[in-house]
Amino acid sequence: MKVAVLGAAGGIGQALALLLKTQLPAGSQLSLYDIAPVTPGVAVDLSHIPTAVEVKGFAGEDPTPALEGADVVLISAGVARKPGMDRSDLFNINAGIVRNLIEKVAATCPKALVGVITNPVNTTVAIAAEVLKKAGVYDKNRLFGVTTLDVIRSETFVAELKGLNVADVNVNVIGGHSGVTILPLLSQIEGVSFTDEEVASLTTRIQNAGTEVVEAKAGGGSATLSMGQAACRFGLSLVRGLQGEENVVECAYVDGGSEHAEFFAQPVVLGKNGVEKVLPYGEVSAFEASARDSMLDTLKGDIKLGVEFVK
Ligand SMILES: NC(=O)c1ccc[n+]([C@@H]2O[C@H](COP(=O)([O-])OP(=O)(O)OC[C@H]3O[C@@H](n4cnc5c(N)ncnc54)[C@H](O)[C@@H]3O)[C@@H](O)[C@H]2O)c1
Ligand SMILES: O=C(O)C[C@H](O)C(=O)O
Repeated sequence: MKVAVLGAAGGIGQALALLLKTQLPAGSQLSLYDIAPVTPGVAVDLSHIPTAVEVKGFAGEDPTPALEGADVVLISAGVARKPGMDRSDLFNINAGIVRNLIEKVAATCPKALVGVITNPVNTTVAIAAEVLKKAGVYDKNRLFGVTTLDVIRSETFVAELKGLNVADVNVNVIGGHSGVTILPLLSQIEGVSFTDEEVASLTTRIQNAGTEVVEAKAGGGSATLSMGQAACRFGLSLVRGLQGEENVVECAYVDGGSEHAEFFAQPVVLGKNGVEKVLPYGEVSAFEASARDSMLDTLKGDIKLGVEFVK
């Protein structure tokens, strides 16, 4: 199994690479790429950790050598937010970065499962899809916007609020990955009840959790360590699905035939070809139904921006 990380010298990339080096199945290859010249050094550094995962690092303008034979590609290349910025403010720089990297994916490893972390995810995934379509290699089951950070945040915050063991808390988060498009389905959590005030404040906290980190880092970037963990969880789930494990379920932002939007985050079963099945997200409360319906204009606008960028 070969996993490539693009943006591997960055805050997320290095945390993710460390976790993958220690958690990928024995015999895997980890391929690290970034424009930063330090990247081969990051790989040498990681290669001294005694696990049966081979690490190689590549720097420079062309990611092709890092992508050859990749089964999974995780993309965190791009710029991160500073206080006062919205994720959509990253579009001008990150749209072109994602487009260029996906062109190389299309040419080099078109069958790879691709997880896009780079913001604004609602838009960069649409860009990736259009580039893959243009290249004639689009398979909607192989492209994912990584929204796992919203899931692990929801699980953490719910466990803290209710005094639960976080390992027992599972939360589906649907929609997209920014502001009001992030919708945790708190009403579905088994054995937990919330007051209306708790639902409103917890939902807002989960939607603004990225900003919470951006402000706390005071100009030093956005979430990197929690995102490294989230991306590792998602990447390992892709690998487990590819290896034929059954019932691997994650929420992800996919082109899954949603009635709501062309791309929509919801639970999916992962398998040997990526998305094996898109699962219904189940019953929602009146609060959640209203939040879902009122996010759709924003989400569809974000998607349209990505489609138009490539066309
Ligand atoms: N999906 C999510 O939940 C989520 C969570 C956190 C951050 N993010 C996003 O992830 C992205 C990366 O965040 P970070 O904190 O790691 O940023 P960072 O600045 O620490 O790292 C980004 C890396 O990308 C590299 N890079 C830039 N252009 C490149 C290119 N063309 N090819 C290869 N590498 C390139 C840079 O050299 C740098 O090492 C940001 O867009 C951020 O908003 C997404
Ligand atoms: O908030 C950001 O800009 C980064 C990321 O999307 C997050 O949710 O932490």
